[in-house]
Amino acid sequence: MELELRNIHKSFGDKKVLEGISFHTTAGTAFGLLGRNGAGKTTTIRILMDVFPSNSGEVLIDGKPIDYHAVGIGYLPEERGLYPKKKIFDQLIYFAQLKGMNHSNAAKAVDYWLNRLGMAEYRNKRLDTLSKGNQQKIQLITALAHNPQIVILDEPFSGLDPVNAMLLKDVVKEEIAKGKIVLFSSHQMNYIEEFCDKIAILNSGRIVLQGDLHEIKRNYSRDRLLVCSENKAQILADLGSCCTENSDGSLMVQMASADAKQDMMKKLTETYDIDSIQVFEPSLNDIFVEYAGTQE
Ligand SMILES: Nc1ncnc2c1ncn2[C@@H]1O[C@H](COP(=O)(O)OP(=O)(O)OP(=O)(O)O)[C@@H](O)[C@H]1O
Repeated sequence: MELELRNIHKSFGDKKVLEGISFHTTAGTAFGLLGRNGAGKTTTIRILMDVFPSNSGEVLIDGKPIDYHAVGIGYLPEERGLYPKKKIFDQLIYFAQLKGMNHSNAAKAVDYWLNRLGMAEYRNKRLDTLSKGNQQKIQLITALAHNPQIVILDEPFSGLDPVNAMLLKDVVKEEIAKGKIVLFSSHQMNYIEEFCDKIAILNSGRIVLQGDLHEIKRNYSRDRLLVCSENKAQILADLGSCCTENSDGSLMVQMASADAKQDMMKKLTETYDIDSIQVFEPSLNDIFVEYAGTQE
């Protein structure tokens, strides 16, 4: 199955919020939607989910307009939307039934997920008696219990302790392995790097960079070298402003262009006592700051 958003435009009044959003993603992969606050991620997700219509553009499944009765979507919103005073089991059943499950299947699925997420002991408790992180796990069950083909997770790791974050990572990996389309929206780049094969960076309602994350990194300008050496002070003095020291004690050597790589490596290894030398590959965080750092 392939999900495609094609040339989506959206305005609220005079304010243009999305200006031609297009991307596609396939079953069994995770897609990361990145962007600073207000870039348009939630608006994109809401249009994808048919919460409100776009002004123009299409949401397609396998090239045809999406049929919301036929395609299941599970959504973990950033803001929580559960009933604080209601019993957990009862409201999870209610939400699963809203997604079209009968009571018996809903009960089975809810119990499966309560167990899977280590929440079975809270089955008959009121939601507002749970900690923030545990409420987050209950909200996650509303996104997954009806076994949707498309799983949309907006900041899923916020508020989770490291043990619960690991549990959620396993769950996300299982959903990807089951052949779901997983769409991630997060500011936590480490999670995006861990799960997402493809990303799109939004800036002021436009996609400013998208593609395969490994290729994006590979194609990023390879004009810096990361160097570890005993002769640090000497290299810094000799190379001047081309060389800076990183916080971990390694050196960053900026070359005039990527073509200078071989010559610079040769010069460094021949002149100094070098422990290691490699082309610097940026983190997703570096790339994000470059593409989303300034909003138009
Ligand atoms: N219902 C609305 N009416 C008017 N403007 C809106 C509405 N919903 C969103 N916007 C505006 O659209 C822009 C994009 O908002 P959106 O919530 O999609 O951003 P986001 O990328 O999800 O941000 P965040 O990371 O903060 O959640 C913002 O400028 C916001 O103020």
